[in-house]
Amino acid sequence: MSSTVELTYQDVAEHNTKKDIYVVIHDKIYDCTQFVDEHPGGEEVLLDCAGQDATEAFEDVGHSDEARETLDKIQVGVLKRQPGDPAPKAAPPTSSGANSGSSDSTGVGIGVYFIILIGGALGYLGFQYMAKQQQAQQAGAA
Ligand code: HEM
Repeated sequence: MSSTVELTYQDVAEHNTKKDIYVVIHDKIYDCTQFVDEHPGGEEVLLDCAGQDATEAFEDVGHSDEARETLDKIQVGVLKRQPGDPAPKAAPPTSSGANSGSSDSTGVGIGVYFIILIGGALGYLGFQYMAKQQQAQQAGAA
């Protein structure tokens, strides 16, 4: 069912409670109210995106064709984009572990660099220490 009802982002934003959830995915508007309790990914993630653009969140999970078919059934309209509308919201971290690790935030990236840097520095100091020990041993043997 494809609908031509046009709603603005402001209209969608009003549907942001568990009893009344709209989300935007690829500029189409979906009414998830009936579906929220059945969502295999849990209601929490849908509530996080309620009244917002969930395109990125939806795609990040890598939903199946079956999930996309469900979308067709619950579409209520299309988004009339206006300048200044917020960008799609990224997927919130999920405890289910679905797709975990593939969408690291920059914070995690910097953390990893930091650990590598510390590791390198410790390795270098260790190497220097060993070299000094060896020198001392050789000097003692001579
Ligand atoms: C209204 C749109 C949505 C529909 C119709 C939908 C449908 C589904 C379906 C059918 C599944 C089962 C696996 C599959 O077939 O891919 C699923 C899983 C999942 N969904 Fe959605 N979903 C929607 C939106 C979202 C959003 C916005 C998120 C936000 C992150 C999300 C997160 C998840 C997660 C994390 C799983 C995996 C659950 C697991 O395997 O433990 N979904 N969804």
